[in-house]
Amino acid sequence: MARPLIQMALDSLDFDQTVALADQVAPYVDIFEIGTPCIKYNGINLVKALRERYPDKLLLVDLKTMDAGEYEAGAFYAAGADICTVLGVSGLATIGGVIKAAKKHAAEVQVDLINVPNKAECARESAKLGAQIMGVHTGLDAQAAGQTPFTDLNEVASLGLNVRVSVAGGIKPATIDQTVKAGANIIVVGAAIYGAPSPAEAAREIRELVEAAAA
Ligand SMILES: O=C(CO)[C@H](O)[C@H](O)COP(=O)(O)O
Repeated sequence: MARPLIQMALDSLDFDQTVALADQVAPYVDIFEIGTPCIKYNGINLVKALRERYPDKLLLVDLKTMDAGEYEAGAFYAAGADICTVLGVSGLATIGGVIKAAKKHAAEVQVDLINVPNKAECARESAKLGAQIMGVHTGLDAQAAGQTPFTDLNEVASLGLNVRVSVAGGIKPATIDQTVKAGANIIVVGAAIYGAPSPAEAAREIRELVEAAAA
C-alpha cells in the first residue's frame, strides 16, 4: 500500500522553538502542521517564515475555523498554506467558504471531525462539497480523559469516500501499525515526537514504523 504521509504537529507557543523543532524533524516528516495554539499565538508571520524556509514541504495551518470560512482562511492560503483546517461542527456554509478560498490558491481543505456527533454524515457532505481531507481527531482534552481516535478512524476510513483520511490524537510508536492498517492516509504526531528526549530520533522511528507497516 502507499505509505501514509507523516504530519508533525508543531504545538509549541514559542516562534523560535517551533522553527527549531521543524528543523530537527524535517528529514522524516512530510507535512508541518502549525498547531492551533501556535498559530493563534504567533500568527501569519510564522506561516510565511516556514514557507520561506521549507518551500517544498507541505504546510498545514490548523485554524480549526468555526465561522467566516473564506475570509479567515483566505489570508493563510495567500501566505503559503497548502492545507487549512475547518471544524466539521461549523456547518456546511463555513466549510464551503474555506473550500472556496482554497480553490483560489490551488490548495486543500481538511475538515476536522473533532466533536462532530455524526462523523459519517459530516464526512460525506463535506466530501460532496469538495473537501479533500477528513480529519479524525481526538483532541488533547479528550485524550486526557482516556479517549483514542481508533474507533472513529475505522468508521471514517470504511466509508470509501474519495478523500484522504487523516488521524490525530496521541499517536505513538506502539499505535502506528494499527493506524496504518486501519487505512489512514495521513498520520499526525505531536507529543510522541516533541516530548521525546530526541525529537529527531523519535521522528526517525515513526518514519521507519510507518514504512514497515505500509510495506
Ligand atoms: O490538533 C491537536 C490538538 O487539538 C494536536 O496537534 C494533535 O492532536 C496532534 O498532537 P498529539 O499527537 O500530541 O495528539
